[in-house]
Amino acid sequence: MLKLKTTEREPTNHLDPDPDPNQDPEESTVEKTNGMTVIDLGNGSQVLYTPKFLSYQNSWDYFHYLDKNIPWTRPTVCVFGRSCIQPRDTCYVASEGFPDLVYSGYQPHAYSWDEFPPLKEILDLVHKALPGSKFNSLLLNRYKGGNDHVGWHADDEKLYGPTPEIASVSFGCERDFFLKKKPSKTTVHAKENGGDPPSKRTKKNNDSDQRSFVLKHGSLLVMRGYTQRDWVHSVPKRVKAAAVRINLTFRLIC
Ligand SMILES: O=C(O)CCC(=O)C(=O)O
Ligand SMILES: [Fe+2]
Repeated sequence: MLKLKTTEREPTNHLDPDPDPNQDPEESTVEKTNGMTVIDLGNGSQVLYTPKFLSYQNSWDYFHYLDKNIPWTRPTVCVFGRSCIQPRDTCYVASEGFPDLVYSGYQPHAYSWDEFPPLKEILDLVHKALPGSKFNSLLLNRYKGGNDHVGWHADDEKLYGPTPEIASVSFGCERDFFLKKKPSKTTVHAKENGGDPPSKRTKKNNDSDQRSFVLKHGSLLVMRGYTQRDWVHSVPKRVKAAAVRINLTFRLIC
């Protein structure tokens, strides 16, 4: 999963939580219903964001439960052929009988949902918010401070199928979440290539190829469609983010 790269620059297209109603609808890719903002990234990729998915107090109750009761580990993973300690704590929960998750050469132990009843409660609430969804696995992350992060990657493991829906619930310290379009390769034909054989050219990204969110305590962010095929995401280091953040990403193993 984790193809770590350093950030070249920060995405500038920060999501306005209250888009300007006078904005030209032709240009708008943002729609709002029931506190949920739907952002159309184009080409069949979508992001949904609900800042107040869970109440403030319930979110703190979940935070304290998870911080204390989840068997967090900080595994050694392999990135670009090099072993390193994953820069955040993690844990994995999955229903029985599905293929094992393996990312960056690491296979987490799959805990059972029954061991953590509050996770089942949150799962039910996510299912209610996203009619038709049926998640059966969960990757948990704990960022203990601003140095903890996740680098650019896509959750495009085969076990999630071609168009994975990933629902991410955040607790505690607010952190930036960036999305960046993968560079698309365009074929340069022989004529345009000075008569040389056709070659591949990487198209330069522009501002519409980047999005950023501040993931609030108790928020829900959903990536769906072709977001994992066409985009990468990250939670970068933030020196000033001293407090702990816990994030749950619900996924469906097909
Ligand atoms: O912490 C987050 O918001 C994102 C985590 C993530 O991208 C992942 O676990 O794959
Ligand atoms: Fe991810």
